[in-house]
Amino acid sequence: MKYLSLNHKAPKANFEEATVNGIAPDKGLYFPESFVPLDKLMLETIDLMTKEQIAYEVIRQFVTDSIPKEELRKIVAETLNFDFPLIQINENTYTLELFHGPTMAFKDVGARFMARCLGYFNRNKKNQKIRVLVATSGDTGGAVAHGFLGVEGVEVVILYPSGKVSTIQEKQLTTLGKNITALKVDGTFDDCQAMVKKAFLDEELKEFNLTSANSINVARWLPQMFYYFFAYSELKKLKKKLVFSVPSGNFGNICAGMLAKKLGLPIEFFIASTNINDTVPQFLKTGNYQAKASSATISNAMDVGDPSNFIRIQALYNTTEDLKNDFSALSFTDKETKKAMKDIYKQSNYIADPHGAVGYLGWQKSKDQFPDAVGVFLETAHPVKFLDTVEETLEVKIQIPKQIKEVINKEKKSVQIKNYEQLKDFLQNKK
Ligand SMILES: Cc1ncc(COP(=O)(O)O)c(C=O)c1O
Ligand SMILES: N[C@@H](CCOP(=O)(O)O)C(=O)O
Repeated sequence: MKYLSLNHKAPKANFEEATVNGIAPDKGLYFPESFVPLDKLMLETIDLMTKEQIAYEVIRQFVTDSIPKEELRKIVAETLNFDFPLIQINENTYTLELFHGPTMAFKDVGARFMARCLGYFNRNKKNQKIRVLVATSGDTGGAVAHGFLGVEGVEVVILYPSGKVSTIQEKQLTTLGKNITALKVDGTFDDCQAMVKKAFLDEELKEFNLTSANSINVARWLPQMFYYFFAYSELKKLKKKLVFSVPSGNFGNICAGMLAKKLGLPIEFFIASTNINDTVPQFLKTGNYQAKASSATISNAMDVGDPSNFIRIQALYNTTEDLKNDFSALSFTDKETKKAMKDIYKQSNYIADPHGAVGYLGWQKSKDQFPDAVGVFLETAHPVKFLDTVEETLEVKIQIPKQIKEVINKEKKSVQIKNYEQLKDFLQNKK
C-alpha cells in the first residue's frame, strides 16, 4: 500500500517512508491511497480469533512489504500484551477500557507499535539517529516516552504545555531520562503541536532526521483501529447495532474507528464527544471550520483547538452530508462531566475518568436516536491519572496501580522553552 499526502503535492510513500517522515514534505498528513475491505469470513468468525490474530489481519495491508509477515506478527503480539476489558454499565451501555498498558492510557498501543516499527527500520542503520518529536496534552507524551525508552538509535523530545497536564501525567513524561527529554512549553497544546509541525518542515533541521510520534504519524494512528474490532468481537453475540462514542481531542482515535468501518466493520454510528474545545461540533453546526485557542478543562488531554486528524475524517467521505450519516460531534462542559462521573458511579459503581465520562455523555445524549443499538464509550485513561478530580468528585479513594507507583516518587526533569526559536536552538545544540 502507498500513502498519499492530503495536500496532494508530495510523492507517494510506502509505510516505512511515511513512518520515518512522519509528515509529508508538502506539510500534508499521510493517508492510505486505497484499501481493501476485510474478508467477510474473517468478520463473521472474529469472535473465534485472538486479539493478536485480529490485529495482524487488520494492520497487514497498511504495512505490506515494509515489514516481513513474521516480524509484523511479533510486533503486534508485543504491542498488545495487556487486556482490553469490556464492562457493562447498564442495559445498553458498555465501556471498553483502553488503559491497561504501561502508562494507563489508550496511547500505549500506538506508541508501542510505532516504537517497534521504527526499531525494525533502524536496526541495520548503525550510525543513523532518528529524533522523534512529540506534542502532548497529557497522555501521548508518557506513552511515547515509555514506548521508546532505550530504543536503539532513537531520541525522543516531548513538548508539553506548562501547568496544563495532570501531576501524574507530568511525572510519566519527565522522569524516565536516558533517550527521553521533556520540554515544558509556555503555552497550550496547540502551540506545542504547531511548533512540532514547523520543525518538520524547517530546512535547517533536515539533518536531524526528525519524525513525529503523534497520531499524524501513520504508525501511531493506524493501530488505534484495533479497539473497535476488539469491542465488536465481544459484542457480536448480542446481534445488535453498535454505536461508539469516542472522547475526542486530536480526533485520531475516532478517525481510526471510522477507517475500521470503511474496512467493513459493521458499526452503525460514531459520536465524537468533546469538552468545551468544540471546533468540530461547531463545524458540523455552521459548516465553518474555525480553529481556536484551546481552553483548559478537567479532561485536559482533549484540550485541543485545532484537531490534526479532522482532515483525515473528511478524506474518508465525499461530502459533509455523507459524513453526517455516520458521525456527529457533541460538546460538554466540566460541570456536565462531573455529573456524568457521579451518574455512572451511582448506577454501576464504576469509576470513570473525566475523558471516559465525556464519552458516556455523548452516548447518553444520542441513545434515543438508536433504540436498537448498544453504545460503547471508550474509557481512554485510568482514573488515577486525574486523581484529584476523580477523588474529589466521587468522594472515593483510588488505589494507586503499580505502573503509577513506579514513577510517582521520581524526580521530574524538563527544560523550559517559550517559542519556536528556543526549540530549534535546543535541537541544534543537542547534536
Ligand atoms: C485520555 C484521553 N482521552 C481522549 C483523548 C483524545 O483522543 P484523540 O486525540 O485521538 O481524539 C486523549 C488524547 O488524545 C486522551 O489522552
Ligand atoms: N490527547 C493527546 C494529544 C495528542 O494526540 P495524538 O493522538 O495526536 O498524539 C495527548 O494526550 O497528548
